[in-house]
Amino acid sequence: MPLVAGVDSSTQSCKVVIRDAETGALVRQGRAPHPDGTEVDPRAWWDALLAAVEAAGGLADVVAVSVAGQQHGMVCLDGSGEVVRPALLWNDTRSADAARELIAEAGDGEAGRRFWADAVGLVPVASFTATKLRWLARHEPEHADRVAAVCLPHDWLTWRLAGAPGLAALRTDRGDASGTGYWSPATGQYRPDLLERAFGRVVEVPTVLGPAERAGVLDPAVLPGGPAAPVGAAGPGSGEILLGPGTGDNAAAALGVGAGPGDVVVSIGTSGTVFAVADTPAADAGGAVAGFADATGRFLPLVCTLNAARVLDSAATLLGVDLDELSALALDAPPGADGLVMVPYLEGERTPDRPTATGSVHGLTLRTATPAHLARAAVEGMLCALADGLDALVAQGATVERVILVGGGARSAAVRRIAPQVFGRPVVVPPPGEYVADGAARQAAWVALGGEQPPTWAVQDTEEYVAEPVPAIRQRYAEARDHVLDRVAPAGKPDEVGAPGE
Ligand SMILES: Nc1ncnc2c1ncn2[C@@H]1O[C@H](COP(=O)(O)OP(=O)(O)O)[C@@H](O)[C@H]1O
Ligand SMILES: O=C(CO)[C@@H](O)[C@H](O)COP(=O)(O)O
Repeated sequence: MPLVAGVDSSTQSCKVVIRDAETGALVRQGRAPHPDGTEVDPRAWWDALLAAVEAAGGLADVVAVSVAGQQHGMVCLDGSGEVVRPALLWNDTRSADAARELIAEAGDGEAGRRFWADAVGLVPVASFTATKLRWLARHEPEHADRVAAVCLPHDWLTWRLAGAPGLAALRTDRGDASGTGYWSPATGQYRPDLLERAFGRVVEVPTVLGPAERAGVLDPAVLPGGPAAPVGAAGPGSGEILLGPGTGDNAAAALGVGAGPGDVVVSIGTSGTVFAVADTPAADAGGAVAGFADATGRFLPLVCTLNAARVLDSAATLLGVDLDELSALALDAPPGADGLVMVPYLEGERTPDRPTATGSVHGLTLRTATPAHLARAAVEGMLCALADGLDALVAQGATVERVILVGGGARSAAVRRIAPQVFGRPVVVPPPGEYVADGAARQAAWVALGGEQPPTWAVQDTEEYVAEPVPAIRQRYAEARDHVLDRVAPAGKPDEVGAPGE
């Protein structure tokens, strides 16, 4: 019974699962929180990873580990491998102007967008790493001058697990490389010209591994307590713990739920994502669909919103209730909340590209000014933004036979029951779980066991939620969604309009 570990280093926390490599049975798990904010010192992720590993009972008996992580975050290293500045995360919008510049430099209007979509499968927005590098070069030249290598959160954590063996040993995978803006999913090659265009020069980037290639071996000295004597058949017969290539968290979720043709996954975490596994790369010049690669050698067209589970957190805070009470309140109000609409741009928005937008509430009347109506409007607004994403995915050729709902927000009964009304189709919900970490574990098992395909793990029982579609919810949301105000600078900080997270 060889065991494998999967890590999910996501925005809000780090989760570790230990599973049986052959059957996928869950053996143990652990988690630890991440700091708040849209720029984070990567060392905090490392500390959380060690804490989560410890909570999961350690790694001494596993044969392989893979790390999945939040996508796009810019981790800059100097020549000696030290972190140059805190990482800018996927939800940090300060590079919105840099994104606009990069598009304009590539051509006027549609031509600039088409250039990027054809070159790397995506149109720059503040989330993508290339725009963050442009921001760094423009705003912090002293930091930019020190950068010798740039990598992503999961690349850096994998490298640390290997003992940080020099910049040339940095490794990544297709899934996460495809979110940088300087790697092409269509060709499988870096675009150093675009890296140079963004940053002003070329720096070291991680080698891109195939789906089940080894990234190295774990250095036991990096774990608490120092070197651990490997137990059992570590790294099949070698006594070593193998490191998988890892991947971005959404590609890992696809692997974790076993998404196949016709499946669209809707993940409600810090981000809201809607994605499908595809055989051909996407190149949407409209920019709604990012043409990522997946973790199996295929592709992962994906729409991402900046506002998902935290919309529910904020609504609960506003109403002074917990998440279960918020859910009960939302289900007390009628579908459509009698016309009350929440446009949930609390962190600005990425899809649509409104980095400085704020949220708004429309349709207040004496009748709709109740906690239940506001709770319902929050759930519906968040789901409407994702329904727009689903439409965008379909417009790019995705077929939808099944919608699978995952992520922390799927733990809300209101979300599960209202989603089919908003999406206009049933949704299936696997049991609450850590599907990103599971996908990473499945990749680790693939690396350890070999083979053309990842091991087949038992399919989880899913629950199906069916409801009569209520098109009026989306019609009303469509009337409201462009009527929002832009962010104002916090008092005394006039330069910070558009900076997130205050
Ligand atoms: N019962 C619940 N109802 C609504 N939201 C929930 C519930 N349980 C957890 N969440 C939310 O899920 C979010 C975390 O989800 P997760 O998928 O782990 O995020 P991430 O991967 O971005 O770190 C938190 O914002 C949390 O409030
Ligand atoms: O930017 C994206 C996808 O393009 C986000 O999905 C991040 O990958 C963060 O994910 P979560 O922490 O919300 O799971």
